[in-house]
Amino acid sequence: MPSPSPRSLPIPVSAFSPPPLRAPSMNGALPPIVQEGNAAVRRRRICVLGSRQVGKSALVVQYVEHHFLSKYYPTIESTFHASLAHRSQPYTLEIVDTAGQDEYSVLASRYAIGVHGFVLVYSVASRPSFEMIRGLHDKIMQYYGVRGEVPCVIVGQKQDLVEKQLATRQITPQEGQALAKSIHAAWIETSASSNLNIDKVFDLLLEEVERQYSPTPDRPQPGRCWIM
Ligand SMILES: Nc1nc2c(ncn2[C@@H]2O[C@H](COP(=O)(O)OP(=O)(O)OP(=O)(O)O)[C@@H](O)[C@H]2O)c(=O)[nH]1
Repeated sequence: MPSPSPRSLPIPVSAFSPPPLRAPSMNGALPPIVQEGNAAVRRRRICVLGSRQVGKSALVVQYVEHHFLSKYYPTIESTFHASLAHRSQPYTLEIVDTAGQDEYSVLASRYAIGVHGFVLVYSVASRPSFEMIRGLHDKIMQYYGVRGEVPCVIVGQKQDLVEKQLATRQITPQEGQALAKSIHAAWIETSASSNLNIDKVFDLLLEEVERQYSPTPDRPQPGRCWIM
């Protein structure tokens, strides 16, 4: 894995002090948003979770560094920083790319507590990776409490494989959308290889994060699925 680099602005790592940790027993509440330094910039911590080899690292590297990781190197853990404007609001993101999980993996508390939003990745060509998503969401909810809604985007990766008929589609868009609806998440299909919808993953997630943290009557309910 190449060393992470900022997307546009150089951001000191120290700028990303996490939101205060919240004990798992404090059900129902999301971590507080902490504004530090330049109050105009909102800092958000994002965790990318999913089975092995679904393309988590490729997705994050395409977003942050604008190139495709064509070789597979198993991830241990990598943190990337990105700057962007969303709805004219500047953000800095700390994106944690995790090692692929399986059904027996224990979700480390650092991947849940103090995280503002989650990208849950499956491959559209792998049903087992899709079936992992609900379990991962359950594990997140063990930290956040069953009453809460946690900002999540479900991502069906490797769309190019089915588009180019290099693999059989195992998950339809309708299945992806239905799962997302059932866990109050957004949903989108992407390809890191052809750079399809990669930026939209993070736009959708910021919509979810801001909707959770600051719901207001004038804020439109986000479109939760991206129509392809
Ligand atoms: N065709 C295609 N291949 C992809 C895509 N994204 C990733 N890959 C390939 O799939 C393999 C795994 O990609 P990674 O990004 O390393 O997967 P990961 O989920 O981070 O894997 P772990 O480190 O095991 O968690 C690599 O060979 C990538 O080149 C994609 O959008 N399309």
